[in-house]
Amino acid sequence: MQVFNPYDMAVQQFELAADKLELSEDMREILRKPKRELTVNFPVRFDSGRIKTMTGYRVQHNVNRGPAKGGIRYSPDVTLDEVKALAMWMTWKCAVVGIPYGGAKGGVICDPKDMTASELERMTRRFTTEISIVIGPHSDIPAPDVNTNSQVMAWMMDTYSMHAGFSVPAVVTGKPLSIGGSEGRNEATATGVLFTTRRAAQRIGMPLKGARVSLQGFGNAGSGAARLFHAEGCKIVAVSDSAGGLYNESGLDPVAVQRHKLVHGTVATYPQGQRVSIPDVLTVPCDILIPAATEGMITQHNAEQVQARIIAEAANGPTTPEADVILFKKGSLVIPDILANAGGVTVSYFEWVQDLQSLFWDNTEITSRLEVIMNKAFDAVADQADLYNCDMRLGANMLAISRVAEATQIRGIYP
Ligand SMILES: NC(=O)C1=CN([C@@H]2O[C@H](COP(=O)(O)OP(=O)(O)OC[C@H]3O[C@@H](n4cnc5c(N)ncnc54)[C@H](OP(=O)(O)O)[C@@H]3O)[C@@H](O)[C@H]2O)C=CC1
Ligand SMILES: O=C(O)CCC(=O)C(=O)O
Repeated sequence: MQVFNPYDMAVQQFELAADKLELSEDMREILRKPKRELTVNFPVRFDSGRIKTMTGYRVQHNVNRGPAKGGIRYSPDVTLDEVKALAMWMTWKCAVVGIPYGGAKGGVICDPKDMTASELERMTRRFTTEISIVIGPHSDIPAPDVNTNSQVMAWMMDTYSMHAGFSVPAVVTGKPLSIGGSEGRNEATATGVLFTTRRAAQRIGMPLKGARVSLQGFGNAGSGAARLFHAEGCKIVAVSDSAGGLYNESGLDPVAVQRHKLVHGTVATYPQGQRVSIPDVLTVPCDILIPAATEGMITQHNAEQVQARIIAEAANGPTTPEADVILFKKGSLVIPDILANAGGVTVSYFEWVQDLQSLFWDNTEITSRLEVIMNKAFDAVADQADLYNCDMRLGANMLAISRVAEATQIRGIYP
């Protein structure tokens, strides 16, 4: 069986859009590969007293539209190819919503669930030191991703600042409010998913009130989306995390489910519902499906069984190109990751701007600015897809790649 490789998938998506744009081979040659790939092996002392050498990565895909931007992931499954794919998707994401950044991503191979808080802090501080040769408030600005959060960002900001000799809040985003974080960043990814889904629902004439929603992943993006869609009047019929899934056709209360997860470690054992497998949540009867876990979940093997009319990709890379073809044929509307989950990086951009000017905005200002950007990007992508009679992923990639190519062309290539 072929092993799933996210970078191969990202390149495949890129080539599809490049073909449609009739992009020159020279430009493809530049945009296909990341600009920088840093691998670091660094020692971390565990609480037992033993030292373990950890491996981490920071990849900058493209910086022609601005500094590199993208999250840091902690997981046993992190690979260089995964980080390269995620960095490329960040480039297209920032371009599709029109914020002045290039794309980057980072990760450390580790199992954070098996580490204590002090082990995590030591690992984060040493990793930050190792990648400090490439990150900075004007060069490359990390943020949270899978298994990292505002506390990890605070340690990163503090470590970078210790080396600088003064506080550099703009070196990372997704920080706690008390050290230069932004209102709205915590729920920004989920808010962007809601804004784009509202737009999609209007387009196909589906009322959100009463719509059945199934979610895969119940972390920052997934649990936030569950709460916001529930508040919008949707019925949350299925949820899942890495331990399993839960289905209840009468609807779940996401706040109660979250409380249960805090105590018991998983949503799967919440008593009011029927246990299902993780892949099952993708194919249960629902109107809106929100994949909010990791890559390669909707494939040619299960795409036909997906029942949702709208698939709003909170996760990066949840759908393979083969599955895209099946979903488009079926008439499912996929709001692609680089658009659906771009609320996170957009509010990160607001955080960075606020940090650089040391002047902070309130939540109303953040949310209304975010809504304007997300709606504008959604409409541009939907129009592009209509124009070319293609799915929204191809439309979004075409828009994004043409913007990055234009910036690359106009800056010129050093002879
Ligand atoms: N945080 C952000 O701002 C942004 C995140 N994203 C993307 O959203 C997705 C989720 O990120 P985020 O919510 O931040 O991460 P979190 O670590 O907060 O949550 C991840 C969730 O996915 C679950 N999960 C992990 N692996 C699997 C698996 N193999 N099968 C099923 N469930 C799994 C986790 O389970 P458990 O709870 O058991 O660990 C957890 O519930 C990622 O693709 C990320 O890149 C995109 C844009 C911004
Ligand atoms: O907020 C950011 O800078 C990036 C978040 C992220 O990693 C993502 O959008 O995938």
